Amino acid sequence: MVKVILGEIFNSWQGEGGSVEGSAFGRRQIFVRFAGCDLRCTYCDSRKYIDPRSVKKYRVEVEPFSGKFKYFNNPVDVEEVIKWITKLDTGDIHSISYTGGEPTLQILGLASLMEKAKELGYDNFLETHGGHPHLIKKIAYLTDYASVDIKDESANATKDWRKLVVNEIASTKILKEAGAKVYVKLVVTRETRIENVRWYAEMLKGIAPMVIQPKEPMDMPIKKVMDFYNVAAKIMGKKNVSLSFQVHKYLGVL
Ligand SMILES: C[S@@+](CC[C@H](N)C(=O)[O-])C[C@H]1O[C@@H](n2cnc3c(N)ncnc32)[C@H](O)[C@@H]1O
Ligand SMILES: Nc1nc2[nH]cc(C(=O)O)c2c(=O)[nH]1
Ligand code: SF4
Ligand SMILES: [Mg+2]
Repeated sequence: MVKVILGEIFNSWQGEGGSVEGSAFGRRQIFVRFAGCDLRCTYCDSRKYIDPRSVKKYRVEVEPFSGKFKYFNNPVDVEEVIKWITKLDTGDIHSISYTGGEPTLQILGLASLMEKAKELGYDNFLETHGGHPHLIKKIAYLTDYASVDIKDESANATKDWRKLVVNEIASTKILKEAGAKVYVKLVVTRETRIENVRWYAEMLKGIAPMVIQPKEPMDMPIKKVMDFYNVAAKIMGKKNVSLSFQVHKYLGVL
């Protein structure tokens, strides 16, 4: 039996992704948040799940939007996770979102979950930092939608950030070639440099659309965000860029 280490499972709606092709913004989803991540983005809002050894229990929001949780021991059988997915299904679920932490780091469990979800008729939405194309290759065929982060220099996610970006673009290509509806998400901060946005856009041109998502809590002028938008749209095409905000945070839901 394959086991996974999770942070939480909940039923909400996709609060990110803007309006580009492949976005599930505003769609109802069941989120499976994996524990563990090998990057350390300065802005990470899921930091408490980042070290899997410290995540002894996972939580389930049994009543959507209630903020009330039940806690269970990690690791958990994939079968048990599937049981939670079917239990949390409100009959209006667009897709299952696999997020984290970084879901691809538990690739066997992720693949098993995605397979079983597909057998049950669900579409699979992958939320990934895309840093490991060799792992993406193992689940690309099971992925219907994917949001691949482009980690800006200012995320300070890892030492060799340029190599990470190149890997993220390789992952995006793999997912696209496997038939997934894929977009990239660039989280921008007040330290984001416009010449870097130009570099990302040049590499992504013709591969996938991009959403530009200000780091939350927002501490940069919207004018700066729109300058990034302008540069990206002029390079990637006017229909291939969108803003994205973490709207669920404004509504105080998971
Ligand atoms: C927590 S991450 C988990 C998935 C994967 N590890 C990744 O980074 O893409 C989910 C999404 O939330 C975004 N995110 C995390 N913290 C954020 C923040 N403070 N402001 C805006 N976006 C944030 C990430 O960039 C990513 O797109
Ligand atoms: N509502 C909601 N939408 C989301 N989109 C991406 C999320 C994530 O943490 O992966 C997320 C999340 O945590 N909640
Ligand atoms: S890759 Fe995702 S989970 Fe990992 S630190 Fe960055 S935002 Fe957080
Ligand atoms: Mg989140």
